[in-house]
Parts: sequence; C-alpha cells; structure tokens
Amino acid sequence: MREITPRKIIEMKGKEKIAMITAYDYPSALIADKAGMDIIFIGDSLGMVVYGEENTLNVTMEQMVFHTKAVARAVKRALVLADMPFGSYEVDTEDGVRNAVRLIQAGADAVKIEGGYDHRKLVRKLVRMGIPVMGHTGLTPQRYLRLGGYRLMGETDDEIEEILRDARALEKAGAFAIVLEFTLADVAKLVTEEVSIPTIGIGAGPYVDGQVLVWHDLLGIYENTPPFVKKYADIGGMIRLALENYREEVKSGEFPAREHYWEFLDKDDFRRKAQRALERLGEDD
Ligand SMILES: Nc1nc(=O)c2c([nH]1)NC[C@@H]1CN(c3ccc(C(=O)N[C@@H](CCC(=O)O)C(=O)O)cc3)CN21
Ligand SMILES: CC(C)C(=O)C(=O)O
Ligand SMILES: [Mg+2]
Repeated sequence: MREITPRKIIEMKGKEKIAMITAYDYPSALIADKAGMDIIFIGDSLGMVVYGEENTLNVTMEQMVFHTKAVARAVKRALVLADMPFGSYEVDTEDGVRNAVRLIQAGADAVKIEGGYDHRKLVRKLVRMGIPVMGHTGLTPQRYLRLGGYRLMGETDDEIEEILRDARALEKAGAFAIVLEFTLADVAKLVTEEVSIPTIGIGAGPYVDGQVLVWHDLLGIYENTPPFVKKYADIGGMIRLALENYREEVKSGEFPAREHYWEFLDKDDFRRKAQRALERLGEDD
C-alpha cells in the first residue's frame, strides 16, 4: 500500500493543494515520486506525447497496461492513477469494470474516466467494488472529433450546466476527485465550491484544489504544448545540446577518452593470446 491514498487526497481539500503530474515510464515516475508528487498519473495523453499521435483516440488498453506497470514499479509513495482510454468503458458497464480491473492489476491505485453524469452507474459500480475513481469534466479530450479540436469550456449556459451536472453526479456516485480541464476559472471556482471532493485543474485557473500538468509540457520536451502550460525547464534543449556534443566528439574521436575503455597493459601478453586464438581458428577450417 502506497502512502497517499484516495482518503488522504479527499482530506487535502481546503487544507493543502494537490500536486499531480503525468508519467509514462519507470525513470520519470521514480523522479516524480522523489519530488514529492501527490498523484502520479498515467494519462492517455501518452498517445500524443510518447507515441506522436494527433489526439488521444487511438490509445489502447494494452498500451495503458504496459505503461501503468512501468510507472507502478517505480512509485513507493504517491497515488498511482491510470486513465481509462477511449472505447474502454463507454460500451457497457461490464466492459468498463473489466478494463478498470486490468489497470488496477497492472499496479494502479485508482482509475480516471472522462465525463461524469453519463458514467455515473459505472463509477458507482467501481467504487462499490473497491476501485477508487477520479472523474474528468470541462474539456474532455476524448470528444476531440465532436468538439472540432481542443477548446476552452464553460462559456455558455449549456456548458456550465453540463460541467456542474458531471461534478455533482461524480460526487454522488462516490468519485474521490474531479479533473477540471481547460475550463474558465470562474466555472472551476463554482464547481470547487459546489462539491465536497477535490477538484484538480489543468488550464482551469487557481480556484481549484490542485493542479495537474503533462510531464513533457512542463519539462519542455514536447513541441505542441497547450497555452495554459508553465514550462519549468528546457530539458528538450538540454537533450539536444548533449546529443550535438556527443555527435561532435564521436566525429572528432574525442569520445571515448582513456577513462571510457579497457586495454591490456602487457602488450606481449595480448600478442601471445591473440596468436593462440588465431591459430585455433585456423585449425577449425
Ligand atoms: N501535451 C499535452 N498536454 C496536455 O495538457 C494535453 C494533451 N497533451 N493531450 C490531451 C489534452 C489536450 N489538451 C489541450 C491541448 C491543446 C490545447 C490548445 O492548444 N488549445 C489551443 C488551440 C485550440 C484549437 O483551436 O485547436 C488554444 O489556443 O486554445 C488545449 C488543451 C490538454 N491535454
Ligand atoms: C490532461 C490530463 C488531465 C489527462 O487526462 C491526460 O494527461 O491524459
Ligand atoms: Mg486523459
């Protein structure tokens, strides 16, 4: 059992902001856990930032299971959360239950689904089974095609109503937190005040209970970063400089230097051994 549990996340509301980050592999999850993240999240943004897809719609359960296993092996303290990918929970509740179980058995402590009201039955079922669920409303990227791209949500009466309906349904169904994505800050504030469970924003302003960002965006290793991201480092630039340096040293012969390889100190000893090896090879022909 990891230190940060859904109960602890709920208790943080109004007391301490929740810090959440995505991670898709072992080394990054190790760093995120050591950095004291509360929630380490295998997002389906994986399809875009790791696999180079245009949207998240082609991410499979197999991908989510593999990446969840890699992350789960690294994390000792944070809550490990895994996204349910597009198509893995919408068909029927049984399908959703089976797929959520797969992510839990891969090492996740909880799962996240996009939407709220439409999936309230599934959320209730999972929670009753003992699988903690995080909801997600505002911009839900799995509606990419219908929305015609990623855009700010919560401007119209209908959108505000939908977001509030999702949040209330999630709270009632027993979800332990809600992601509010790319939502006007006033709407995010209203939702945060309306529900007793924590809201975790991404591009939803400061009046929420926590923040989540995508690993590659905040570290500067992805070129199509959304406009709400703060870039905390230019790791992409650092990687490029390092690789250019390496390439130049290979070309010039500066690498490998004397400390990077091993050689016989006694060259006569080596000549005798090489001679014998060559003779034995000659006999084999
Ligand atoms: N790397 C990455 N970071 C994310 O935060 C993220 C993903 N990927 N993939 C899944 C969703 C999609 N998100 C996004 C992605 C792009 C915009 C964005 O660029 N919006 C622009 C242009 C929108 C348009 O008209 O197409 C904007 O200026 O609003 C917003 C949210 C957030 N999520
Ligand atoms: C943007 C976050 C909340 C997400 O769902 C993801 O990274 O997949
Ligand atoms: Mg996602």
